[in-house]
Amino acid sequence: MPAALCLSPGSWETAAKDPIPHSQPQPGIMAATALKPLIAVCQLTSTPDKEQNFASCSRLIREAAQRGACVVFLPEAFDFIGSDTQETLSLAESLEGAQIQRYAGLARECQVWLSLGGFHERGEDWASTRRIYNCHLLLDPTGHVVATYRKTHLCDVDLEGRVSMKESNFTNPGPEIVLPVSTPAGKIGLAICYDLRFPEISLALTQEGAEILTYPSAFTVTTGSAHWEALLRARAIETQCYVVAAAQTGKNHERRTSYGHTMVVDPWGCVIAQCQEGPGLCYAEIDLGYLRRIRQEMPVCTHRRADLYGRVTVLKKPPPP
Ligand SMILES: O=C(O)CNC(=O)[C@H](CS)NC(=O)CCC(=O)C(=O)O
Repeated sequence: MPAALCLSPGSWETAAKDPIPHSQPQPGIMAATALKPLIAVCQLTSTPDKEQNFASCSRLIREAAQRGACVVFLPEAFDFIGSDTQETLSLAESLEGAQIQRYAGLARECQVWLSLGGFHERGEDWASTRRIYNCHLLLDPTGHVVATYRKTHLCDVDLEGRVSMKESNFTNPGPEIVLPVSTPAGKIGLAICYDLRFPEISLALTQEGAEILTYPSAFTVTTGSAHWEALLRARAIETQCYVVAAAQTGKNHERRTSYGHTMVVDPWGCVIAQCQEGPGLCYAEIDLGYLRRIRQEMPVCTHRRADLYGRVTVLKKPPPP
């Protein structure tokens, strides 16, 4: 069950009692009964065991689809969390590999959109770099990959005696921000985990039309307990977007524990759904009418002083020569 931690007028209702037949959209009926699209956000404890992780993910995706969710969000490293760099590199696959094929099959079978937030991808430069990309994929209900965003801010952090991460040791930084994608729940902007600390990317995506920002994550317990909720709520308040953050939770291997607290924040900054500890799901309804009302009543985006500090936008890189 979703936990409604804070009520915001008109935005929250307990998840749909009757599943929405989203596989056959019926706009007339949707409008008449004012059903809002339902999303499902998954919390996982990925381990180095890819088969087991896939079994956990597919169970949650099927459950979400049965409940009527139209988009299902998985956290960073939904495919696996390796116990060391060597293992991570050896378990990584290309987007053409068996893993993504299986998820495409699931999207088709369940007729849902899938946000696969943080796939360990062997990119086209694998042979020369021997480094992977941290790739967030969006699949439509035909199993087609409609967007790929490769994590642009890599987590190289060393908090003495507590946290030591050097993602750039085994990961290439992504080359670009990706334009938001229209889905039945709204326009989704893609980011990953540590990107959450950089408001520029959330502003750039919002300026390009995003209504839902996604931060699939695997936060550490130390940084998560200090920063996670504050950062997610700040991004939602600043951008007046829904913020969806699927997370890793619990013990991933001997030396790794993740913070959890998968949550959905509405554009007013209220936490409208959150997972408890352990693997599971939470659900939220997306109310774009509510989002528009907030943006109309408090039009922060028209109050920007670009003349004082410039404007962030999604820069389109020229194709390589
Ligand atoms: O490498 C994998 O397999 C999965 N990826 C991760 O765990 C990533 C990179 S090491 N973790 C983070 O970005 C944590 C960020 C964080 O905790 C913070 O910003 O405070």
